[in-house]
Amino acid sequence: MRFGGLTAVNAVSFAAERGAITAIIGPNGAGKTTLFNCITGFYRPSEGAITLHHEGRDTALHRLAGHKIARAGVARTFQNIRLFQGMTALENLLVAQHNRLMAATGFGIGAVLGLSRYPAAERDAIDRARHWLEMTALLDRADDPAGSLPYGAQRRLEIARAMCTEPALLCLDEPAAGLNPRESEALSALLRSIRDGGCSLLLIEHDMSVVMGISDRIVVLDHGAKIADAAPAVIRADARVIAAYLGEGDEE
Ligand SMILES: Nc1ncnc2c1ncn2[C@@H]1O[C@H](COP(=O)(O)OP(=O)(O)OP(=O)(O)O)[C@@H](O)[C@H]1O
Repeated sequence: MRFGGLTAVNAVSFAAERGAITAIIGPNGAGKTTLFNCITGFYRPSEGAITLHHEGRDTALHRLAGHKIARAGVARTFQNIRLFQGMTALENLLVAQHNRLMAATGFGIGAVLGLSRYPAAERDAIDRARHWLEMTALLDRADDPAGSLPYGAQRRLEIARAMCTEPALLCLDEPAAGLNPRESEALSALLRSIRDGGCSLLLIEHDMSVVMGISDRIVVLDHGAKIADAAPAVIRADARVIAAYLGEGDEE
């Protein structure tokens, strides 16, 4: 991915395996968020290919618009919380399912005509939302405005919202940022349970206790290039990775 003369992500190649947690780490400015933006359609890569293998199909994500990437099975959360603050927690999760609900009901025509599919689809959407509220320990806050929830709860709600789209791949941009150690531990447990449910996870995270604790594989970027790609125990002892992080410490 190039921005004018700057190559932000340079020939980075890796696989996020099905049903695994793959972390992307690296010093500030390494290109992590740019990579996410390419995968999720916010940027169109200048060169290269990004392929989603899902339900027996290969989808070329680098050719699709953002909303089509979401429909193909890729969900994401952001570094900054992006919830509808005035809507309740439950409503936020229903909005996330709007497209599916519309499709299930003939884009609203079924609802207007009172066809029986609409209430069933709506019930399913509410059940799915309640399931993810329960998974994220937010069921008792279902009817509270999202904006009134504590910070850590809002972060969990964002994950619940992404999961309501039933993605094949969930991309999380710094989900542990701003969480206290107890909340980070609960987050790790949540992400493990999402993985164990069969969803693949791609994780950008600076909190090394979270990364080392839950990742099946870690990809390390530095100055836009991949410098390592291995299991946590190997990454921890990799001289290039240590040097990249030490270099960052020196600059700061
Ligand atoms: N839209 C853009 N236009 C120009 N340059 C950009 C753009 N987005 C990112 N960059 C540059 O690309 C490089 C990689 O940035 P990126 O935000 O992807 O790094 P990062 O690894 O996510 O960093 P951090 O850990 O600080 O979030 C940086 O040099 C950044 O300035």
